[in-house]
Amino acid sequence: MAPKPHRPRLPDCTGALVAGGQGSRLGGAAKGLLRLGGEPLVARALRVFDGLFAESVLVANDAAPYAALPVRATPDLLPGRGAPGGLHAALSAARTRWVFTAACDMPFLDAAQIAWLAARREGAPAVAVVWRGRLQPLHAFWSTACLPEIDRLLRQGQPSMWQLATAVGARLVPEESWREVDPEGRAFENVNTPEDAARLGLEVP
Ligand SMILES: Nc1nc2c(ncn2[C@@H]2O[C@H](COP(=O)(O)OP(=O)(O)OP(=O)(O)O)[C@@H](O)[C@H]2O)c(=O)[nH]1
Repeated sequence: MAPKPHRPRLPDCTGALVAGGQGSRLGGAAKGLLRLGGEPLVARALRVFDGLFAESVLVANDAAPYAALPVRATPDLLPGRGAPGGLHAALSAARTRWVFTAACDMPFLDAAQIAWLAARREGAPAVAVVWRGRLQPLHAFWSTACLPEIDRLLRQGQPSMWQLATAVGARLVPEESWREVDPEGRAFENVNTPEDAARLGLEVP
């Protein structure tokens, strides 16, 4: 039988799973391998991405823990910069005009919510939600037009995600708008500690 054609909803966009962290608060665990309902978080995220994006990439210097996954892995080009370095690598690796970045430890990524955010990016270089006063840059769309400025800032120092978003002129979606699709901000949940894993019902492999 011929393989099913891949018809993503957002063909101008790459889904990037940022997975190069130390996981130090979880004893050095590869957080993307935590399981929800028996499925590793990265596998779940890639399933969501598959229906949405032209391609998925996994951004990590050490992709060995994720070797079994059918995804293109790419390293940080500027290592040691934390999540901003992951964003930089994702934009550098993308073959599309847009990148959606997600952390590898987000258990509740949702295709309809991501598509809702995508619909708010036109005319902006990037779009991210501000939830409870905090920018959510690892659940955000960034155009590859942002790359030169992000590259410049990362080569100069250690900018935060907030500084990068400000520098490129990201569009900020206020909390009250996001509540239309996600009243409790489930999309932004992520796992940092054993307590988070227990609270979110995750299994540690
Ligand atoms: N590619 C890349 N991803 C990173 C880097 N640092 C953090 N991340 C990812 O960014 C997301 C948020 O990271 P954090 O949870 O703040 O940090 P962490 O290193 O994973 O965990 P801690 O060591 O406990 O702070 C996670 O998906 C990490 O895997 C990095 O230097 N490069």
